Amino acid sequence: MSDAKMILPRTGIGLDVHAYASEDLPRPLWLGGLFWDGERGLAGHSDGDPVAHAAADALFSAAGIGDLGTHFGTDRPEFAGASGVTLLAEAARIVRAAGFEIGNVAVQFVANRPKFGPRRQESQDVLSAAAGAPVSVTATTSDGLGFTGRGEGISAVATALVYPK
Ligand SMILES: Nc1ccn([C@@H]2O[C@H](COP(=O)(O)O)[C@@H](O)[C@H]2O)c(=O)n1
Ligand SMILES: C[C@@]1(CO)OP(=O)(O)OP(=O)(O)OC[C@H]1O
Repeated sequence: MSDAKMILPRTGIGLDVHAYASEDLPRPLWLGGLFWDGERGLAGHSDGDPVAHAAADALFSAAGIGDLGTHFGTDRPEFAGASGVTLLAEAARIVRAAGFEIGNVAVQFVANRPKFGPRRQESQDVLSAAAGAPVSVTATTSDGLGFTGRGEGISAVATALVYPK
């Protein structure tokens, strides 16, 4: 290695889980930055979008500046009902203000439904615009196993790559 300072990229990880809202207090489903008409919604202080939240958490993790709760705590009334897309855009702004540029974010969620494939591009376009960097989204079931298999909630995991500006 030369004397030149090596600028290393940094990876981050984010995991988010939201339970389905109770039948008594139905909510719309927001997932991957999209509204899913006719699907049962998820509980949460915000819109409960685990894909957008995992992506935001991975960005904070990569930058080493805390997590979702650090920046958007549930004690903050201004984030009640907040859109996951807005939170992701704000997370990207904070990460850039901390001195990083964003390489990419990859998210995978686990759910029996909705069937994601037909709307993947739409979701990726919305989330990439929010992050100002490529966001890819994949989906899987858990083959009927666990809380996602029983249809109790949706989980999402994300990785992010950032590099110093
Ligand atoms: N909510 C989902 C879940 C899965 N997919 C697509 O189906 C493929 C097969 O999923 P398995 O869990 O059965 O392996 C998966 O790779 C996705 O392409 C989906 O679109 N929406
Ligand atoms: C997004 C926030 C804030 O509105 O609330 P929730 O919608 O409950 O989501 P969660 O992923 O549990 O995490 C953290 C909070 O910061």
